[in-house]
Amino acid sequence: MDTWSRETTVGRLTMTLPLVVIALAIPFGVVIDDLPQAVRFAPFVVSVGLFGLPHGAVDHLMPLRLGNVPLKRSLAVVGVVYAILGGLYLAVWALSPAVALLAFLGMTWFHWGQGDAFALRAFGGGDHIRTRSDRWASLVVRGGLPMLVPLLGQPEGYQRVVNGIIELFDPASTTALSPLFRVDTRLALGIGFGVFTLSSLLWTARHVWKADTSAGGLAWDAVEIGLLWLFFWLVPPVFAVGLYFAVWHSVRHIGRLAIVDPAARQALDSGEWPTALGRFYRDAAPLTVASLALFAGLYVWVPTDGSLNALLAIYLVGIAVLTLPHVAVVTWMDQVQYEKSRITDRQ
Ligand SMILES: CC1=C(/C=C/C(C)=C/C=C/C(C)=C/C=O)C(C)(C)CCC1
Ligand SMILES: [Fe+2]
Repeated sequence: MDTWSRETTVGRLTMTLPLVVIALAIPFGVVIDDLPQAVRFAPFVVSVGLFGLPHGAVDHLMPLRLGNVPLKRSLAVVGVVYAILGGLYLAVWALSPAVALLAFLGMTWFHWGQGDAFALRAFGGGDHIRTRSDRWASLVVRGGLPMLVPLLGQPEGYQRVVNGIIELFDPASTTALSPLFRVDTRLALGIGFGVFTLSSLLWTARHVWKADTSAGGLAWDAVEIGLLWLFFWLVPPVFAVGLYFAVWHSVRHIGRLAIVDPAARQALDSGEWPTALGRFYRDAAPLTVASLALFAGLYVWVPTDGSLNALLAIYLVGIAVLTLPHVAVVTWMDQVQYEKSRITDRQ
């Protein structure tokens, strides 16, 4: 696997930048409840063009760049995967929104976890994450931070978003998920996840104790985890999850895309990050626009009251439908890229 240290341009852009933004947002986020709703929704609005939505809009080029598949086949294969998985999932939303919502939370947990576990390894000096079990432990912790911690610290805001999405399709179904927000459920989940977070750090720390690796990557991992716990606990969920999506998950995935684009990699290695970003946007523009057309279609199909809450709910359903096939593509990327890294691990 190609790796970059945190001192390189790629390392700074993918690891340090998200960390600094999230750290600075904690004090701001704590007082944001008193600010207008538009401010709390701003990160999600920004994510339409800045990193968020575009980060998945280059999936159609992955078989070409990572598997040496010809362009036409690459487009066709990814197009079919998107049409089948996205179409089926859209049907689940219409038939049983509570099930679809739970699946969305679980899928995002997995996907944001897999993204961060990869970034730690490739850009974060995380050579304490080397075996399959290390990777799974890291995935569960990293995905649980944005999906579970807001539920523990800010259940009302969380429930408002969840209900808003379900109500688009069937207002009566919201009660199906109410046990999730009970205090005893949250307490059990919180204790479980707290214990898991600490155990996973201890588990991966064994590589450092055995002196297989330096402590730098582990320390960085632990600092990020601590900061994200604080961030998601304290900051209102719509703002927190939106900001994380735009400047953390998506930025790290875009860095990962540069690994498989030799021209972007070269530009980044010589510090020319605007060139690399330009290439990314050129690749991502057509399908970002197509995604917006899909969202517009959803808006026409599903009746809403036109409020900001309803628009966010539509946007999230649209993202959900696109995320299932996106996860399929990224899981395939994991397989190919980790397979390559196993060869280097043995050396
Ligand atoms: C906004 C929001 C939520 C869900 C957001 C999700 C699930 C976003 C998924 C985005 C994806 C998968 C992007 C692609 O990578 C919660 C947690 C229900 C609670 C409160 C606010
Ligand atoms: Fe993603």
